[in-house]
Amino acid sequence: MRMLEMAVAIDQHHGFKPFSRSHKCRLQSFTQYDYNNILELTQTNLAHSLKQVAFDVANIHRSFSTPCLSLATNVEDEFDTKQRIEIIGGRGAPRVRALVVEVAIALASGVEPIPVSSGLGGAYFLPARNGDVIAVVKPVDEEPLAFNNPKGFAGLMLGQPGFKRSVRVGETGMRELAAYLLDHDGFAGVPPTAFVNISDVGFHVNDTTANTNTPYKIASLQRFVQHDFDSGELGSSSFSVASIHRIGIFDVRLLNLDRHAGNILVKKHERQENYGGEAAELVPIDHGLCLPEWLDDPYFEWLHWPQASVPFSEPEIEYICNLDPYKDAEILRTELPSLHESSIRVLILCTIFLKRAAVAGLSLADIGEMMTREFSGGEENLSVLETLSAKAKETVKKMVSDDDDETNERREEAEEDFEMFQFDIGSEDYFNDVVDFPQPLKNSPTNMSKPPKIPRLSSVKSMPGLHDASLSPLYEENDSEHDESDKKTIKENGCSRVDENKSEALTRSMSFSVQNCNCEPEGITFGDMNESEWEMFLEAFEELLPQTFEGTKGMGVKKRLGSSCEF
Ligand SMILES: Nc1ncnc2c1ncn2[C@@H]1O[C@H](COP(=O)(O)OP(=O)(O)OP(=O)(O)O)[C@@H](O)[C@H]1O
Repeated sequence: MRMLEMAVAIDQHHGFKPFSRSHKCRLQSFTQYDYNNILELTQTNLAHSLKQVAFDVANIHRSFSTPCLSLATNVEDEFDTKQRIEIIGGRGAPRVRALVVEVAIALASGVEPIPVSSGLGGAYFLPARNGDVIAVVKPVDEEPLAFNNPKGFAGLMLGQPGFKRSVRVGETGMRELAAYLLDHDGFAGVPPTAFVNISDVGFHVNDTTANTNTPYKIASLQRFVQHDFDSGELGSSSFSVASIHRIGIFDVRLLNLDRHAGNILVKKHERQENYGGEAAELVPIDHGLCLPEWLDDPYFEWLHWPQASVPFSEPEIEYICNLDPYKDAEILRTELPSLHESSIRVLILCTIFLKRAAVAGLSLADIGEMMTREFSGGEENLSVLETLSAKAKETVKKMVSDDDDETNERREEAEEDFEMFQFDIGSEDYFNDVVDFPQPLKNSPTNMSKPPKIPRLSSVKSMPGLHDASLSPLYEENDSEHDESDKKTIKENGCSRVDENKSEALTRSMSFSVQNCNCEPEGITFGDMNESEWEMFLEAFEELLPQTFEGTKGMGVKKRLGSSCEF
């Protein structure tokens, strides 16, 4: 009832005539309400009736800036003040706060999570007080293979190679957030997602006596989307070209390894203009297996759908052209400091590949085909993208070794010159001679640091917020700020710290151990190149593209469609 009062007060403030028809509609959708309005109201002191609301708004406001969302209320008897939810990642992303406030209220009112039976990982629907499901929570320690997985796929510690070896156990949750952060302007329609620390309100633990158990869990939190089907339950002919292209473009950028039919929810719409058939809105979910640490084999369900072979529209080309992989990389480095640089480089490469391919006139199907490995004669062959990347890496290797040879030659010459110089120093001609000392080469490859290894995790500290040191010289500079024990951990792990403040919450909360893990890449990786080599690699890669695209145009269509194409 107090929620209703609050809604009425807010809506009056926004000019709704209380309990008019339009206002009733408004109230029905109150759960969708942008709770920022509540904060606004508090500040303008309009909230006479809000004094009675079911939680302390001021406290929530304070909590956002801390950013812990405390649920202290004025009515302790009605609400459980112990339940907490803390945003670890995605605080500034659109509609995330509103989602978290709703969940906080739900937790405080004592709702229990409902385990989701489908999927391999532990996932829970969180209902609001009125029973409507508002969010999906996926704790990282319940991911497939993680130690608290409730579906019989447990056994590994966080940080070990996961179900897909290029994504470590415990690291799918942060990728759910990465996907949301990269879905600019809601282009693909990824539901609002956050990375949170949430009270354990009945989530699963396999061994209740284990010292890895905590009263809270790190989890991804996603807005629940009402839907009628998943795309596997409906023929793809019901889907518009644009809706499939939007998801496809997104999957290509993030190299999604897991776009199966169940991960596309379908909201049925009434018949719409511009579409031949029954239109349906597609909502992509489950992005835990995006952004692998190396070029792994993606799975694109849409690759088999005829719409993927329709050329991109002008607005789609424009969207693709406006993508900026370096800005995207910065977003991830800032918001998710624990995401490995090798994964960020996968994003950069795939985005460049998409941009260049789209401009060259390739279709989504062509592009997806080139990224996917092919099975023939019982063998798995490298994808076109992998082959290109391998070639470009070879080029870099050759350039570096040529430069090394040149530098060695010059060094030898210098040594000889120096000997001559020492020899000549006593001679008569000494002061008349101009001695030509070899100068160090500018940007000489020998000045580059040794190619880094993929980061190895050996302690809980290494997981959140620690990166591969040699990939990020910038981060190394911060090391002086940290205490000796931190340095020791960093040194032992071959990692350096990115941003302690950003990752502190996560670090603090992860009291279970992260397994020492040697994740040797099983594919083309980009984490083994230093900055200069990476730049050289991208140049070499881009140079290879035009020729490759020439022979590829329409390949996707021919392979999959044969002659007919109906949708
Ligand atoms: N945002 C959402 N809105 C509505 N339903 C959702 C949402 N996210 C997940 N679900 C439901 O929960 C189920 C399990 O979620 P999800 O597929 O993300 O879990 P998973 O364990 O990672 O699955 P998988 O084994 O397929 O990778 C989905 O099949 C879907 O029915």
